[in-house]
Amino acid sequence: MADILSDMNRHLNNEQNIAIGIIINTNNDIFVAIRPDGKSYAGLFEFPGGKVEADEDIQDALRRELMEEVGIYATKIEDFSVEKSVVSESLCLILHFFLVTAWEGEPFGKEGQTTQWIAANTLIPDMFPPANQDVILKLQSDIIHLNKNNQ
Ligand SMILES: Nc1nc2c([nH]c(=O)n2[C@H]2C[C@H](O)[C@@H](COP(=O)(O)OP(=O)(O)OP(=O)(O)O)O2)c(=O)[nH]1
Ligand SMILES: [Mg+2]
Repeated sequence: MADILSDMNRHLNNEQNIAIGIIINTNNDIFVAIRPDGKSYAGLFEFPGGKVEADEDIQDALRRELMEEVGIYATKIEDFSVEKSVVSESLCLILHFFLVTAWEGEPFGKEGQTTQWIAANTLIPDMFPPANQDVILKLQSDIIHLNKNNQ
């Protein structure tokens, strides 16, 4: 019994935090990359980001990933949403999405990945991994409300 419980615990605890940056400019364009061959969700769009290391602060992880992957230093980061993605019985991703609204440098595909700025309201949720889909709908709805309030 104890063995079964400890086994269950190990599985339940197998969560991996992921820090993800939605880089948005003042025109409401979003910086996206295409996930390369050989990675999970290859060929789909992603927002830059990656795995949080043990004992690393999530926003520090985001700053590190953004520097490694797209060559920017993020200076303004806001919480946006947290999503769970169950990969298998023994792995669950906790995806921490942040808005990145100010940065130093100009983002580019530093690891050779294809990148693009896309108007937020034209992003197609189906072209991203499943965990991103609600995030994109929320982003688009927030932007519509923001624009209405500014009129
Ligand atoms: N970067 C990123 N990962 C995402 C998004 N949506 C989503 O489900 N994921 C998943 C895919 C991966 O299983 C996981 C972590 O992503 P990753 O492959 O970027 O991790 P990493 O940069 O640390 O890369 P690596 O060291 O494993 O090569 O999060 C997203 O928008 N951006
Ligand atoms: Mg990554």
